[in-house]
Amino acid sequence: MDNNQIELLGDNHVSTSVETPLRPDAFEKSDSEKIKNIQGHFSNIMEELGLDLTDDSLSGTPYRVAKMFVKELFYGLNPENKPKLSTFENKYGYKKMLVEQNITIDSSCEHHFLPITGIAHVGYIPKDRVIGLSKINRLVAYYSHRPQVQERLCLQILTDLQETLGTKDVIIVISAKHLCVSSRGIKDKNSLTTTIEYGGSFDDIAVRNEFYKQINNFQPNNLNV
Ligand SMILES: Nc1nc2c(ncn2[C@@H]2O[C@H](COP(=O)(O)OP(=O)(O)OP(=O)(O)O)[C@@H](O)[C@H]2O)c(=O)[nH]1
Ligand SMILES: [Zn+2]
Repeated sequence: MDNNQIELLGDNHVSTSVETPLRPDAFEKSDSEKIKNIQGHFSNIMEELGLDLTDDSLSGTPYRVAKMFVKELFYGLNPENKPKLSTFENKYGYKKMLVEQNITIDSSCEHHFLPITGIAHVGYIPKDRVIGLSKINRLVAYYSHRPQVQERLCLQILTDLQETLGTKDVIIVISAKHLCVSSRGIKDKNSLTTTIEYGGSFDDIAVRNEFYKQINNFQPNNLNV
């Protein structure tokens, strides 16, 4: 696709599925090979912008950016980095709603490679298995550390949790700020994007309302997103 086609496509780009679009050879190279190659590519970008890479402050930037992409911002592309989601038997028979709220979202927009920051709230109604609380936060972090669109991020977390927990009774709400909206383009500093995905019992508005009531009770004063 050339740049004119991208301009024409505008907002009409359709995502193919809930899966992140990856090349078949995505993990044939090692992380260190990728870092080395990206370092070279990023040097070229900086040079093209007219920056002097012999300057002390700039000389380490291509390596820093490459390492940051592979090991930090986008570690969630590699399934090897997926957290182990150990579940255990619901021995205590807790069958009501569990809410894990105010989970940090630190992600990146796949259209501009700019930050998406915000919070997520996850609720589920346990069946036979329950999950360690921190595993929910880890799963959110894992799927966030990819180039993302918020809708797909929300769906990836939902479908994974439904599978892991063996129940459709899961809900996720994400409210986030997109720097591509606040710091460039329209430059709207205040708008937030909220996505809500759910299944099973949460199709019932009364059950959803119970969840919304809970997350509204404990909103931090300053969302800091
Ligand atoms: N649906 C969705 N859109 C997103 C997300 N993150 C960024 N976008 C949008 O993706 C769109 C890309 O549109 P284009 O018109 O191709 O890009 P652009 O010219 O940079 O658009 P402007 O931001 O309007 O200047 C923009 O409207 C972004 O706001 C996201 O998580 N979900
Ligand atoms: Zn963007």
